[in-house]
Amino acid sequence: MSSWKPEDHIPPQIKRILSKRNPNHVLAFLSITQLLKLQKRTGWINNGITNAESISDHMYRMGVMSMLIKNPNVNRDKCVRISLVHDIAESLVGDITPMDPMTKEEKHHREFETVKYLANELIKPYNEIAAKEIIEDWLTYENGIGLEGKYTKDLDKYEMLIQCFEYEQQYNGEKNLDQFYGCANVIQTEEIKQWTKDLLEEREAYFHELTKKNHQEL
Ligand SMILES: Nc1nc2c(ncn2[C@H]2C[C@H](O)[C@@H](COP(=O)(O)O)O2)c(=O)[nH]1
Ligand SMILES: [Mn+2]
Repeated sequence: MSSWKPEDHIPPQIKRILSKRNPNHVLAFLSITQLLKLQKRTGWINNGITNAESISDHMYRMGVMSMLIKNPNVNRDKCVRISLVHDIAESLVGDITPMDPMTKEEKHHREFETVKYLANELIKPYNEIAAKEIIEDWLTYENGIGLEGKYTKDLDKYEMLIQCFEYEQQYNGEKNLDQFYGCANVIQTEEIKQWTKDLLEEREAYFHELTKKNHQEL
């Protein structure tokens, strides 16, 4: 594993908070979460989306989606929590795409080190229970544990697909984002498979109408 350390990637203004005699750990942690609001998702930036969503935008809608789950066996509140922390390590690690050269092992190492740092160094001094829960929720997602792990993995992909379709419409079908739709095939739960099927039908109808309109204008 690399010698990559989360503390080496903390912005100076947050390091200043942590360097005080009695550091305000809550403020430092919440200031780090601001980086999720500022960082735009790499997959969209790489495809020239100018008003790309942030990492926290993505996690927010996943949280809202979690509330809609109908399967009574799923702990929806846990899915909301998992959604809100599943990409929290990207605050310091950055948003790595499947196209990036970084190995899955190195990505996991950096993200897990960051989650442990945030929980044990910044949250635990204020709330030990919250620190433990955040590590547990993150590992539930990372390892796809139980229904909540499986559902949130699916929602991660489904949220990206909705956003992708929204960008295709924003660019009037002129930007090719086909590559993102491959992830539809790895959605596992029946409920989110149905959501995805419905979305793909909407997308098919959109492009059918667009083609018809373009032909009429020829
Ligand atoms: N260019 C592509 N980028 C992709 C694809 N699948 C995911 N991504 C991007 C989306 C995010 O920016 C990042 C990872 O997202 P997480 O929610 O897993 O952190 O990778 C793809 O097929 N093509
Ligand atoms: Mn995600």
